[in-house]
Amino acid sequence: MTDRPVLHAASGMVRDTAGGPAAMPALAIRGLTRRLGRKTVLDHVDLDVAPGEFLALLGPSGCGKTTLLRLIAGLDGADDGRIRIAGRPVDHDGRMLVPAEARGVGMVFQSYALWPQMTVAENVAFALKRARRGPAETAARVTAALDTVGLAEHADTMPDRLSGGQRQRVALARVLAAAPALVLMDEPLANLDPHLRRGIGDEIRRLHDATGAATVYVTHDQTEAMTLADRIAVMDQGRIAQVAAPAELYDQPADTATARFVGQGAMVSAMVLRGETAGRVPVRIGGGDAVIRAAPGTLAGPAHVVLRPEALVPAPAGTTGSLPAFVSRRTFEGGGHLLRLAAPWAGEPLLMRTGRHAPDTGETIGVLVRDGWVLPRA
Ligand SMILES: Nc1ncnc2c1ncn2[C@@H]1O[C@H](COP(=O)(O)OP(=O)(O)OP(=O)(O)O)[C@@H](O)[C@H]1O
Repeated sequence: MTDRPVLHAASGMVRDTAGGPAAMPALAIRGLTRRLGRKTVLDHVDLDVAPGEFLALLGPSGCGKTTLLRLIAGLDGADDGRIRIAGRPVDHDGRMLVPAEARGVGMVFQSYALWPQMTVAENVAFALKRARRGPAETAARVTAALDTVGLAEHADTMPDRLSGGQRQRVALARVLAAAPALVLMDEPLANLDPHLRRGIGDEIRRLHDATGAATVYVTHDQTEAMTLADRIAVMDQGRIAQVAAPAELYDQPADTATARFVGQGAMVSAMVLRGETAGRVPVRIGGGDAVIRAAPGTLAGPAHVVLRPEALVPAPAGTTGSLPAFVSRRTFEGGGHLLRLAAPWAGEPLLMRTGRHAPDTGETIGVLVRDGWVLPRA
């Protein structure tokens, strides 16, 4: 057992571990709506972030991620709905109650947002001085923060002398030194070289774990969200489509948009033959029968099924229920191959993972469905 509050994955609301009254979330959003021009950019967004949680906001370009982050930070106000930070109402039914600088929120941007005329140490100290911290405390915090991100020897360097990765570390040190209870990050790895991204990403997660602050991390990169976050909120056209832990999102997407945005695979038409029992249903896909996963209450009838690359296995010749598939492409992936398969029964290209010895492009093979997920909302 843990004392940490847990989040009810489907709703995104905080419950405590005993199922009792909710612990106070670091961030609570209800019915948040923002219209820009004639467009509803955020449409009744509900979201909770638990103290110490790392939540990724994931979605395609233009779905409203940055707008939501700006509202939380206080850089913009909502048209409707409510935001509470650590229980304190900051934006309430169209009124900004607390300005950005008084929200106790730290921000890390894609563009680093450092003051070019200040040294690294001055950049890190800036917010502390504005918060009227004493000189001794400010100096100690700046030194500790720069030490933590490995930039102690660059305290007197100007930002334009630093690499992109080092600049983003300064931005992280600035947040560390201010020690806010809530950290907002807007695509902090987007401007970095691919080889740096993993390292800085790991560092962001390490610092998050060390400080205990809650983090909301905006990205359109599913791998980043999967590797860094405790939970992922998938956004689609101004709405939260699903909030869940990475593995749950991959295994049990709520709808087609989420299934396509997170992970690879195909959406295939199927017939559910009998209602759900113990999380499974018998289905007919193509001419073959399989038993796959389904949400509680799934009924018999036509359905859409998600088949991830792990869901298909090659069928030895003559296996009952084997379905024909044509290998249209074979890609070497280090440990094995990823096959792209064309099959009349599937309606769209399928993917299948194999070992080192894989059928060649142009071969027709037999496959079995050994796993899958019935989409609750097609
Ligand atoms: N000032 C504005 N007036 C009208 N529409 C706007 C304005 N600012 C943003 N939008 C629209 O709001 C939508 C959401 O924008 P937002 O920047 O929040 O998306 P995003 O998910 O962060 O995208 P990206 O990943 O590309 O940054 C977009 O369709 C955008 O065109």
